[in-house]
Amino acid sequence: MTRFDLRDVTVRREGRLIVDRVTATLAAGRCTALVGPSGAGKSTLLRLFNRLDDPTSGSLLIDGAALESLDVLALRRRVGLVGQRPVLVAGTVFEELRAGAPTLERERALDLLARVGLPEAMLDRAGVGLSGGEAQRICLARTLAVGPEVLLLDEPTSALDPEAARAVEETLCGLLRDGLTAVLVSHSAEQVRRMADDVLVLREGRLVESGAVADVAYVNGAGGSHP
Ligand SMILES: Nc1ncnc2c1ncn2[C@@H]1O[C@H](COP(=O)(O)OP(=O)(O)OP(=O)(O)O)[C@@H](O)[C@H]1O
Repeated sequence: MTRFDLRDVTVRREGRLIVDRVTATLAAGRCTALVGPSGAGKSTLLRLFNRLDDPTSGSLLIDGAALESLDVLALRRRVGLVGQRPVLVAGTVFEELRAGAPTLERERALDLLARVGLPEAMLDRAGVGLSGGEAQRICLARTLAVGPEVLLLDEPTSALDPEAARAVEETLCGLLRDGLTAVLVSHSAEQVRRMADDVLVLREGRLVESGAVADVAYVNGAGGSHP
């Protein structure tokens, strides 16, 4: 179980304030969605959680420890990222799964495929030629192979066609039900309502609303969508 505390987190880039003194707690074992209009600072904030970037001022803590006090590679094993578009780096699916976990055994690789809803026979296939949905599942399995406590999900289904998006989302929901802590950036209010427990609403870098998903107006507006 892994909780994050954000204290006055501020990011400036090229003189512009992108994230403005955000203070929040992300509870262990829950999925917290970061939502808000385009340019609000969601992706910038997400990248701080495994130190792909560092804040200009303020701090993030994981289970009470300041992120910058931890070994960055150890942190990234605890906090895995799944991006918008699947990026495959190796030859076969098995090699792909071993990319971040070189000692991964076949048996465990097969378990991971099952966990992301892919058939065993896929293990020896080439990564080239996989569908977008399959490739995104492989990326998810590759992240899970490292054994993370937290998943950072940056619009994990937005590059997929609706059917694949729905299927990948189902897989993610299953992982979340198993108690993995997650931070989700999503533009879809419907997806946030299906996946998230808690919501942080950003606007121009500031935290303007937060709470349990059912209580946050931004994701429960008329029509079910937000800009
Ligand atoms: N390295 C950078 N240098 C300058 N400006 C940046 C940098 N990174 C991000 N920005 C700006 O910060 C703002 C917030 O970007 P960010 O990608 O975090 O927003 P977002 O809420 O995730 O947006 P979207 O929903 O469109 O993905 C944008 O105006 C962006 O142009």
